[in-house]
Amino acid sequence: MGKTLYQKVYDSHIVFQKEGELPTIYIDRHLVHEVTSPQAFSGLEVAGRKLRRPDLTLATMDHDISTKEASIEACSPMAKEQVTTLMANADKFGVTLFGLGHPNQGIVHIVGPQVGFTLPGTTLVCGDSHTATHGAFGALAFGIGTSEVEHVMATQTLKQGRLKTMKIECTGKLQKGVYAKDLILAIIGKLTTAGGTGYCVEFCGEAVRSLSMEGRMTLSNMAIEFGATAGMIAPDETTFEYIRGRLYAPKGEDFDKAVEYWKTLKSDDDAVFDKVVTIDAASLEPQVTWGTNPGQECAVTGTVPSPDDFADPVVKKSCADALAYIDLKPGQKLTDAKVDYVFIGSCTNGRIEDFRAAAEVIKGRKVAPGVTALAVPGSMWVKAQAEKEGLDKIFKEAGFEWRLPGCSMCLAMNDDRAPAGKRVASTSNRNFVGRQGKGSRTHLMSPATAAACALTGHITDVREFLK
Ligand SMILES: CC(C)[C@H](C(=O)O)[C@@H](O)C(=O)O
Ligand code: SF4
Repeated sequence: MGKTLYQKVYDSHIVFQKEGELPTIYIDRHLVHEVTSPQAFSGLEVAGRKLRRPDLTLATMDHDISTKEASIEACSPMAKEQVTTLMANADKFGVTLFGLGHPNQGIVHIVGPQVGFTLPGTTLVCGDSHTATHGAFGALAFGIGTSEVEHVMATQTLKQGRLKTMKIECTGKLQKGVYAKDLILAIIGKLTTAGGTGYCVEFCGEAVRSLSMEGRMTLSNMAIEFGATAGMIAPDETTFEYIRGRLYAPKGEDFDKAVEYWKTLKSDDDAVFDKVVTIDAASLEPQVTWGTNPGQECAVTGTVPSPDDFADPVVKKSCADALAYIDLKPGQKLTDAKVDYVFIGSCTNGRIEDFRAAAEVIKGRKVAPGVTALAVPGSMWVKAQAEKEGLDKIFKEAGFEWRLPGCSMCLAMNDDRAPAGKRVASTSNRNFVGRQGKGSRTHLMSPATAAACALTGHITDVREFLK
């Protein structure tokens, strides 16, 4: 019997296996940020251990830094401590750090691929749940807890059980105005937030093949939002061309050899998945969340559901609770919901193509009165590239704030927060209660849809602007 892509990568990384114990796998790449690394580094120090492979470890700062000023002084006291601790640890343990102001600094899941640290067929971990992002390259990538971070630092290995496999086949091509973000929201809506628990999913089909690497990363990024541990995509020419020439990517003959190997990284025709799901991507409309988890979503043209639409008492209650928090009424048109804040950024949608897509919508237009709109590039490279293309001017002239890279309003851990009772059109990945600020209300959507919301001041079908 053939193997799935996941099984190929997993099996090739087992270094130790004992009857009755979880296998130990080798970890090729370890990404580090300021929030989940301090205890791990101090654990190493207390135990008198060295960092086993500084050359396979890469650090950046993103979660709680200021997006107004690239300075430690602009951070909150807690952020200041985390940031300075990371600087000291990077120094002590010999880790490359893309710190504040560095041309490669940015959100950890944007930086890894951008510098060619993320490669097909590797195992990649980070103390962060959205590590699944890197699966878009055919890497086995998943988030780990702080004690596991320490384990990887000390041994470059991890105990990791075998996952179940799910194939998510996305048929047809996405229509104009419909993006990878809409596809992944629709997938989560269909599977629910627990539908992927215990699985490594593989996204495939024509809609996935025709996505750029950036779109593929948006898909894999949100695999965790339906409970999957990892979300992989088989590498192809699009992947190889994206990697070619990047800072840490293999060069010359080594690159050609790597590509030969990478070409074998796909599920065999006779591989058997534990579960297969099909999504008709061609018929999808732009999607928006209406509730307080990413699976509570529907087409932007839809209406808010009623708790009575659901038979399961748990789902019924979760719908009622979500509507009470988000202040929407059953049967109300989603496009009637007024928007106070717009956030374009995060590791889901903070890449250059995201800013190009949003700029296409807002070019020559103005943000609606009363709306606060933030454009936060995911990395210094994205920012520089956007500025080279004149996108920053388009955003600023429309009335957006053009910020420095960081996680920003994706999570209320830094100074970028939405006040209680305010509604945010957001390109991030989580719409949990209080996620963007205590009492704030989040609607997840694509960058183009968020841009359209900024212009009208309410939830909007972006296709009206793309005619
Ligand atoms: C702070 C960090 C541990 C957290 C995560 O693991 O996902 C954050 O990135 C998030 O998106 O909520
Ligand atoms: S952008 Fe948001 S989801 Fe991504 S790593 Fe930062 S906080 Fe987590």
